[in-house]
Amino acid sequence: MLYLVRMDVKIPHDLPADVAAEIKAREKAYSQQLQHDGRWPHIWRVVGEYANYSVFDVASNDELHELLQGLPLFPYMDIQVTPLARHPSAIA
Ligand SMILES: O=C(O)C[C@H]1C=CC(=O)O1
Repeated sequence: MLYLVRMDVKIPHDLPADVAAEIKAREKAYSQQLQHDGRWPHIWRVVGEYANYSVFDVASNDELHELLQGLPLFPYMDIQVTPLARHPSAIA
């Protein structure tokens, strides 16, 4: 199942820079692991915003929820999820 996910990152200004850097490093490793295993096939920066649009390819709502909850930046993000269905005009 495919899901379009928008993540808006809102790190509090009073979070110490070294703590924020450590969380971002863990986030990058977590994200790249999921990209390598195929469950996070797309991640795109939203131009001019600390936000991304991503596509996840997972088996269920529950699996997606687990993955999103595991994001090190999860406490500092607003997340919107849009489930995707095949378009009848799609050729691929
Ligand atoms: O920078 C972001 O958009 C937030 C987050 C999502 C993956 C990642 O490495 O960072």
